[in-house]
Amino acid sequence: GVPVLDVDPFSVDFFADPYPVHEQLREAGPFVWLSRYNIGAVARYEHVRDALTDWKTFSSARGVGMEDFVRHGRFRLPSLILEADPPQHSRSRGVLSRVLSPPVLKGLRDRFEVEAEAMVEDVVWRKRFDGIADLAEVFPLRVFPDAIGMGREGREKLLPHADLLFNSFGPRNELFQAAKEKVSFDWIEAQGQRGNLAPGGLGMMIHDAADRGEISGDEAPILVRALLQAGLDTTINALGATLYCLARFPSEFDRLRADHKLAKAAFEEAIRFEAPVQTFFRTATCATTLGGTPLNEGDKVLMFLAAANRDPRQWDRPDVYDIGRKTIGHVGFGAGIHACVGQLLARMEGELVLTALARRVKRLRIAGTVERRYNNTLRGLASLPLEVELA
Ligand code: HEM
Ligand SMILES: O=C(O)c1ccc(C2CC2)cc1
Repeated sequence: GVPVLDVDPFSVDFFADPYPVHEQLREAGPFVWLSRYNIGAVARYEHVRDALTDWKTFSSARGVGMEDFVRHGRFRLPSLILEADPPQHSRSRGVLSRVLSPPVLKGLRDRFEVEAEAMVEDVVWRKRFDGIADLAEVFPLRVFPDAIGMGREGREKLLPHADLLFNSFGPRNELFQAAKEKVSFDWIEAQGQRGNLAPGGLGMMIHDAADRGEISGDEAPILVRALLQAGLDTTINALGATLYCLARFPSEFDRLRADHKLAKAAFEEAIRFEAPVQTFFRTATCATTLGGTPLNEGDKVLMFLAAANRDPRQWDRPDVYDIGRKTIGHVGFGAGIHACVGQLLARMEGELVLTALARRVKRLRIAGTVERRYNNTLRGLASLPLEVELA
């Protein structure tokens, strides 16, 4: 029969150290049933990829969180890209992949580079600083809302909103309830209106696509919301994860110092190793099998991206942070038709911050208590006290 586990993959205890449970899930079988939430789960690389790439059988349109949009009332407007299947997904994806394409990013690169160098300059002379509050959170907040063309007002709401959104993919537990007290979805949806966006920004480019008839006028604000929801807290946690890895694996920081071109690889390997986005769900659209296990239409399947990224069946020395590793195929950005459409922008941010850091810093050391930030979907730190020696 199907292995049944009563683990709780949305508890603070689990988030504090998920790796033993990831191992338990992978070893229990290709497919396990989580009795606590009455959901199926896959943790081995092969079957996570199966669910990610077979979008017809494992749909995103019924929500990529635990909540099934068909069965429950909706607590927010669904995303027109993340929570859509083709053909609707294809139209949204066509617009966003152009908005986040290499030529557009090339136009942002110089400004991002200047900001990355200025920020690193501002912080490293202090010798002691917090890698999250003074670096990982500062850079994306400094460059991303401006790149979108967002108004100046209310930017302090972006992170509490992201906390609510990413908690909302999990169960209605206390993490979700606490986040729900702080913000509502009305504000973020208003930010996507044409009147709140600066000309020339990525947000206005989405409205331009609506003017060209590629999407409808009322879809544009929700696609702007997608960028605002997906594009900030993810890169913050990925930058934080990279600093955390480089501080714990000093040999890898030395490799980066010796060859700054490894900055992108250091960022990518941290996304494999730490997986800022830990999990997502799919919903079975028909009677099917996954990992050799029969599933019914409507069954929710939890995909442990973080466990797949450390599956010894797929990776050698999976628990080692190695910036020379071939990371191709990792699922930290997902895979298949919903694979992260913002990954080029994320990589550019990582590359520029880490290159600036490698230029100015000779040694990086953890100098105090590391504190974890808890969320149902995002893995990241609340505080990373660092001490640096200047180059
Ligand atoms: C290191 C930072 C990031 C990580 C780890 C990350 C991770 C992911 C993952 C795992 C997915 C797949 C979701 C699924 O399969 O259901 C995804 C999709 C997506 N991401 Fe990212 N992301 C990052 C940065 C960004 C940025 C910077 C943007 C936009 C500026 C963005 C926009 C999106 C959007 C719109 C989707 C939905 C794509 C689709 O459904 O076709 N992400 N991301
Ligand atoms: O379309 C959206 O609103 C959206 C929200 C969050 C994400 C996470 C995975 C990065 C992606 C898309």
